[in-house]
Amino acid sequence: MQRTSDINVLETRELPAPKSLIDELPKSESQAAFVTRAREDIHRVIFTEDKRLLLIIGPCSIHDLEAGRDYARRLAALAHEVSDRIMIVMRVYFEKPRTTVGWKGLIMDPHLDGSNDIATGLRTARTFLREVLDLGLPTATELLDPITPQYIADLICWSAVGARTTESQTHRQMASGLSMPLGFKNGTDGTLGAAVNAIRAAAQPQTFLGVSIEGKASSVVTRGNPNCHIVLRGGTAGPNYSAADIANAEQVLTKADLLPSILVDCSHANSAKKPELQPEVMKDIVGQIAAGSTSIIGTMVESNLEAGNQTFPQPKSDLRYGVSITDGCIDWATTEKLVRDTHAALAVRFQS
Ligand SMILES: O=C[C@H](O)[C@H](O)COP(=O)(O)O
Ligand SMILES: C=C(OP(=O)(O)O)C(=O)O
Repeated sequence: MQRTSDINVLETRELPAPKSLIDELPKSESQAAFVTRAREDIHRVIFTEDKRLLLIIGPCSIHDLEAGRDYARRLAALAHEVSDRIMIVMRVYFEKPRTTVGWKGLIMDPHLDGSNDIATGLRTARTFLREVLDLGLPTATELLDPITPQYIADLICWSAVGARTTESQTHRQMASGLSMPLGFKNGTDGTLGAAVNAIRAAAQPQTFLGVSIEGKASSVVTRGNPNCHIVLRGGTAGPNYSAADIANAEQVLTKADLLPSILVDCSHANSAKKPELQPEVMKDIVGQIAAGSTSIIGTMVESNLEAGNQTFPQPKSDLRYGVSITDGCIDWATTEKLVRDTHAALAVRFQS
């Protein structure tokens, strides 16, 4: 008989069921309590009168656990210092969407050599997330593959659906079943329609094809996730964080019967992918907050131990410590100054 399927599939490698990985690397009671409390705190910042700024900050992607740990330890101390006005959540990004192709993150390729050992990637992700939580730092990630959450979502406090997937029905359905607050980025073209539709779709009950905790193909029935908001990240036409852009976003959200809760990504198209411009974007946003804006609930910054990024692939042994292998970042000294300056500038919001 003529072969009609799997013509382009070379191999199918079975993965451990989510339950077996979770049993192997379980969360402790204190980690579970911490995740629950952090999600509640994030919810309060996004949707209620909690005036603190939600700051999602950290490397564009984690590729070296030692450098990731080093970064997390420094961030935990800084987060503690500014916690009265800023709620810091660490970017712990393990899945990278690509414009065409490229390294897709530590879950997909944990050995950085194209061997794509996903089972090890999932194990590594769980291990690292638990370490970050133990430092008292809430975790943020982008959930890109709809099966990944079954393996790691219990350890995540906030998640994003990225600019390239906000319009995808699969991702909106996934979001409708997730347990944490979630930000939908505006599309890569900079328009807001897809993100607004995504927030509305994710709030509704949905039924979709997924994988059960036992690893069986399943029909997943969700309640709907009411804790979704928009993230402005700029687009092909340029940045979208100016006061006029924020006023426009408020109007679009209100017209769609959504709360005008806006998180601004200082990176990506809002800084023309020049990481060193992020402090300028942050300064503008904090200025808008000081001038009375209540709809800007948070910001996102891509930061690492060292500035910029490095070409990848290249031999692992030649990689520079603490430098991103995906998007460029600001370095640690700039990060500390940015966070402390932001903390000082936010004082006005807490007067009276
Ligand atoms: O934040 C990361 C990148 O902007 C995103 O993954 C796209 O990367 P690429 O355009 O280099 O593929
Ligand atoms: C990929 C990312 O962003 P965006 O979806 O906005 O490009 C990211 O934040 O890592």
